[in-house]
Amino acid sequence: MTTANQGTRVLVLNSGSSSVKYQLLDMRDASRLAVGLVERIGEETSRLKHSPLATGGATREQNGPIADHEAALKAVAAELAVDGLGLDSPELAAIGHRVVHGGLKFSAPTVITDEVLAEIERLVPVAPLHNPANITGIRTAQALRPDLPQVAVFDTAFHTTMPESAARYAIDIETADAHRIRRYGFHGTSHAYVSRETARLLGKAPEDVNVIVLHLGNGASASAVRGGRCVDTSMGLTPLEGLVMGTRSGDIDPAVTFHLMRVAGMSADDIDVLLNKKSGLVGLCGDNDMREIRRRCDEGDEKAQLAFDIYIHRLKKYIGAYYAVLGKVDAIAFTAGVGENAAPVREAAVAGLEELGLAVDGDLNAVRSDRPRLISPEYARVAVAVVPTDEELEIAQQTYALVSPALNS
Ligand SMILES: Nc1ncnc2c1ncn2[C@@H]1O[C@H](COP(=O)(O)OP(=O)(O)O)[C@@H](O)[C@H]1O
Ligand SMILES: CC(=O)OP(=O)(O)O
Ligand SMILES: [Mg+2]
Repeated sequence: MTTANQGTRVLVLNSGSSSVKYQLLDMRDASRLAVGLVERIGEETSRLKHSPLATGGATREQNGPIADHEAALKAVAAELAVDGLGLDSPELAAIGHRVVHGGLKFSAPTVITDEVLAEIERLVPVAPLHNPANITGIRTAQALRPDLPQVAVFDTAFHTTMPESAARYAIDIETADAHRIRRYGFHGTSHAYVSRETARLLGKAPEDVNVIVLHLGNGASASAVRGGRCVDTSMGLTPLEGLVMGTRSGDIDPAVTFHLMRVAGMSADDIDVLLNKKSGLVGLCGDNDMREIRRRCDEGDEKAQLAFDIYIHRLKKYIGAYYAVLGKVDAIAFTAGVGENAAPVREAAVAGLEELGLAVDGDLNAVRSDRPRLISPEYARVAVAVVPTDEELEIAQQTYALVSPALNS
């Protein structure tokens, strides 16, 4: 069993399907001592980018193949050690892990035991791109520091407040219950953080505002947050439902799957790969990076323009749907890689919605910044905001709150 120590640092690991984002934080003032990213794990062109903020040293880059998540984590540990911030440090209080699927069991951050790990493993079939990477991250970190508390912070946790009317699919209720089929939702750490930060930007308490959060990264999801609690979100049993994403289809008629089985002879696994990895923006136009898609659109590329239009159409439908779910909306917040950086996406998503009190100011929308900011004109009834997400900070805070003896005495 792990024991809490006197350390004040938390290492956060956000392991994705082909990347690991990480931060080492000092929780006394939530300052970042080191941040980094390993990309394209499993490919020839892997890259590790490490910034030792504590020493003020330059960002270091390693290029070359990193075979798997275990190798990635060991490379991260070695980089941290270069600056005297290694995993052997007595200052380290815990390691916090993003875990994508927590199923029904986990609605709060949880110290990882063998039983917890077994449950995360049981959920692999409903988060096939994510939970395996999270498990490797946990196992590797446990091997490096067996004495340290490892904490899981679940993407699904923030969505456990959804009412049954939003969380259930309209399918045979006994079949659904027998197989725990329901809408869980994901990116919850980001939706929680961004909805709170949006309230702060408006100068209000989270309990007093209704926010639609649009988390637009490679994976993308929308949520409707009433008074700080999630009441609906666009991802479902798995992170496949909802918005058009980089490589995932989002919403489709479920009959498409059995139609493909019958007429195209595809297996369940073939269709899983099709919808999760070969659909969305990449399936429509060959690119999943919004920067490249916008560049092609500006050159008059019709395929890229169609992909962009389908992406925006779906986004607009969810804005309308969550407007209706909430009844009254105080703010719409754009976040994650696309939401924070792609001004044309924000402009197009809100275009034509003036009757709903929604508008974007062209000059404000063009501003580039890593600070939360309003992009709506003063006259607009609903605030439109860009609010950078910080899943790592949120995970660090939840992890430290659980393990810190000072906070728990
Ligand atoms: N300057 C930019 N303009 C448009 N899109 C961008 C820009 N920078 C990043 N992105 C988009 O952000 C995506 C990655 O977002 P991110 O939130 O980091 O995703 P994830 O956490 O799912 O890997 C990229 O695929 C790219 O489409
Ligand atoms: C749940 C999910 O889709 O995560 P990501 O955006 O990191 O792929
Ligand atoms: Mg992400």
